[in-house]
Amino acid sequence: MNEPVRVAVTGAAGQIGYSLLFRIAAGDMLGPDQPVILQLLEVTPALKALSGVVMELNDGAFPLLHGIVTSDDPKVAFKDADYALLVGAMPRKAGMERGDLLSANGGIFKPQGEALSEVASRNVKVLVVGNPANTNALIAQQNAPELDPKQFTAMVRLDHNRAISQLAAKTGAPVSAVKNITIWGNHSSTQYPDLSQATVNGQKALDLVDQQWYEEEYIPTVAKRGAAIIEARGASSAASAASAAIDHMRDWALGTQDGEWVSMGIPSDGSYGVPEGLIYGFPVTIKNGEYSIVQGLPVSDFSRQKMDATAQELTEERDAVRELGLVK
Ligand SMILES: NC(=O)C1=CN([C@@H]2O[C@H](COP(=O)(O)OP(=O)(O)OC[C@H]3O[C@@H](n4cnc5c(N)ncnc54)[C@H](O)[C@@H]3O)[C@@H](O)[C@H]2O)C=CC1
Ligand SMILES: O=C([O-])CC(=O)C(=O)O
Repeated sequence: MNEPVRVAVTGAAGQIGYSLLFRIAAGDMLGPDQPVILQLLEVTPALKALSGVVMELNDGAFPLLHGIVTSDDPKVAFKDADYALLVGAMPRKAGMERGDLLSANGGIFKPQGEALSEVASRNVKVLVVGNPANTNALIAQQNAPELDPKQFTAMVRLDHNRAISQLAAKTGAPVSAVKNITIWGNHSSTQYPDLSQATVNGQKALDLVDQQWYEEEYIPTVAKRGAAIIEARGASSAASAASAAIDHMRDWALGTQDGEWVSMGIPSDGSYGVPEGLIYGFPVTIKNGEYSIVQGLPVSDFSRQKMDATAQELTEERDAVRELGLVK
């Protein structure tokens, strides 16, 4: 058994938290040999509700759960954290785009970036889930001068998982047969779920479906799935978002399978002509806790236009938070 690691989760009393914490405690994120100490951050009015969640975590009698800390102070919740899942933010309601949340949520991520920079483990791996996730990750990153910018990532894994599931359903294959889908860009309706390199049971996905379905049904279904969930459930995705957060962190910590990649929102190094510094969804492989962008994939004119459109939206979001003084 390894020494326990510290996992900070913000917004821990919220709906994603309610799914996420139990899966982390069960070992789904870091494996069956890795004990965890949960460090849970909430706003002061939600601490009572959080105390109820803590009671339930204790009642789960999870063997891997070695301790729980709760606080309304980021410097307490992030102290020595090895992993930080920044979930706490205002979710969108029917009729809103995720960008509408920029000013409401931007103010949360600056102090959290500062606190991570000050007190977290020097190797902390940060995942931003709270929307607009890419730009919130940028805000936290830009306010964490003592950490490596690569330590800040945003979640596009839910989109990636949705893209797998939709393709599996269309082709009648199990989800495990689908490989190498990429979500490029923003976790928003401009994202580009790219099937050009995807395979289903080793066959090229685009040989199995027609282009019209791909362009007119598949891409919008994946990109607008969050809104469809809000419409149906009356609340935004929670259990599937928690599951995607587990997948993102598990792969980052434990690595990807040989010959396969996953999608992560990471700081662009200029690869594929994406403006440097934007937190943008890329195909990545992961080894020894380090992610690398999959290089050398062909980019068609169709892909180029989609990849540029979502980069453009992220550039506009960055400009908007710059105006608010949240990033340089
Ligand atoms: N990247 C992705 O794929 C997805 C992102 N989301 C986003 O995740 C976020 C959380 O969603 P839910 O759990 O459904 O919302 P929720 O409203 O149920 O929970 C959010 C929690 O965050 C807390 N919170 C607010 N400000 C905080 C702060 N400064 N520090 C700590 N905690 C704070 C609130 O008190 C609340 O308990 C939303 O922004 C939502 O849009 C949701 C689904 C998918
Ligand atoms: O759509 C929303 O606002 C919640 C979310 O990010 C998603 O389900 O992808």
